[in-house]
Amino acid sequence: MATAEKARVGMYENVKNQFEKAAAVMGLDESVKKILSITNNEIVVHFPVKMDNGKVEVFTGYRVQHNNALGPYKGGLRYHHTVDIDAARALATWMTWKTSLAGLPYGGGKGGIQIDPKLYSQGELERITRRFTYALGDNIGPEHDIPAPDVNTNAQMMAWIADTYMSTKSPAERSKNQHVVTGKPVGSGGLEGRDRATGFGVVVTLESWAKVKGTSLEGKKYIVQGFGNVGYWAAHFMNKNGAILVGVQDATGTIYNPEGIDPEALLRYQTDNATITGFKGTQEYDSKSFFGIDCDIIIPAALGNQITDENASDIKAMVVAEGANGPTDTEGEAILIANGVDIIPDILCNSGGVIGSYFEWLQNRNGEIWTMDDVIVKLRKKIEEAFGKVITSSAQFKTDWRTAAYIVALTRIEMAYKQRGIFP
Ligand SMILES: NC(=O)C1=CN([C@@H]2O[C@H](COP(=O)(O)OP(=O)(O)OC[C@H]3O[C@@H](n4cnc5c(N)ncnc54)[C@H](O)[C@@H]3O)[C@@H](O)[C@H]2O)C=CC1
Ligand SMILES: O=C(O)CCC(=O)C(=O)O
Repeated sequence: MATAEKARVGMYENVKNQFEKAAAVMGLDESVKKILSITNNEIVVHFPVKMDNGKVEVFTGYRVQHNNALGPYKGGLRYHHTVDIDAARALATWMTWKTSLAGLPYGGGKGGIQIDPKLYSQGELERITRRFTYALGDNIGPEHDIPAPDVNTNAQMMAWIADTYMSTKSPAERSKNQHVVTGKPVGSGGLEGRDRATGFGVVVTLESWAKVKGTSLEGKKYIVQGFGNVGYWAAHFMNKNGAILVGVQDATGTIYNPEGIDPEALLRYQTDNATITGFKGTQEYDSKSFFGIDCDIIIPAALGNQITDENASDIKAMVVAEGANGPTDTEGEAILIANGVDIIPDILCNSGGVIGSYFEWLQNRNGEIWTMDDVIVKLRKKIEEAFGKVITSSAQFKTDWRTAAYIVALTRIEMAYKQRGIFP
């Protein structure tokens, strides 16, 4: 498992490298390039919270708003000790490209708190989340900047955010603000299927990849890094396609079974034991050699900067499907491309989450209740459309899929700036 330090260092550098490359290949307008090279707003808040022992701790929270040319800022909140301004900038910028590529009326934002949530009780996490929301104030808002879940945040926390934000509004305005956050529990404005949207989307992109390659996912061996929201649901849908999970790595360890690991049984084991290690039928595996496991497909679904020049050349898989944001750094990517390994880039591969969030936002805004079937059908359609655009762009510009995806995203933003006049 890559170190937490590796997971953070240079994430923003990677985004800039990717952006520069795409801007050069497509010939992005220089003024638009200047605008997109910086973040619009960077909000850093320090806020006190009373702990269970009666003492006060002060926390640091971030919300970076990269760009809103296409609509309100949109993106998750991460609770992790690697959260800092560099990580928030990188993740916010990726959101701008992701929402544009998916054809959504959103820009990009991201944030979180520099914290290890395992060290806090549920009551403390609730107070931390509520105080963070209060500290952000109207820097977030249903038509301005809409957070969602990310690493170590979940539907419960989104409900606390909605409740806290709505409570700051007048009684008549409260219910108009439910879509200040997405990824809420079903029953509190949440969308059926938002829980699985990202993992499902990862697998839809892999199905599309398989079609392009004239193959199928049936019988393909795969490994997953991260067995949280994205990793588990991706494994769930991979197995429905007849693929075989042979390795899993998370923050607690690395397990391997060449005969196959049942994701449903592993989830139950993890829920009961708070670890994946020791799961029946599996052996512990050297964490540093994880990506070198003999398999066809790798799904990184944890942190950034996991596939680097230290391990990329060990990879035997045909394709890396980036469930995580920024799992492959610039050097790692160059090695994969040289070795003929396909990469389904994060801004396409994991876009099912924000597309699901968009559906939830529409549901709240329009006072509708969508069904699971509505969600799954519409999600698949949007992801397949985006995948098709990336393939077309890759052929047109004779470039790799990540650069091609950036070109689709940047073209849409460039057009919006040109239509409205770059400098009004
Ligand atoms: N939740 C969502 O809807 C979306 C999430 N993503 C991205 O997917 C990735 C995973 O997010 P979630 O599943 O939501 O988070 P999560 O908190 O549910 O799961 C994170 C997983 O990563 C593992 N992990 C943490 N540190 C690790 C390390 N050093 N080595 C190996 N594994 C480690 C954890 O043990 C856990 O299994 C992140 O990069 C996130 O930004 C992207 C799009 C949407
Ligand atoms: O659902 C959302 O709004 C954003 C999810 C997210 O943080 C991401 O796509 O990286």
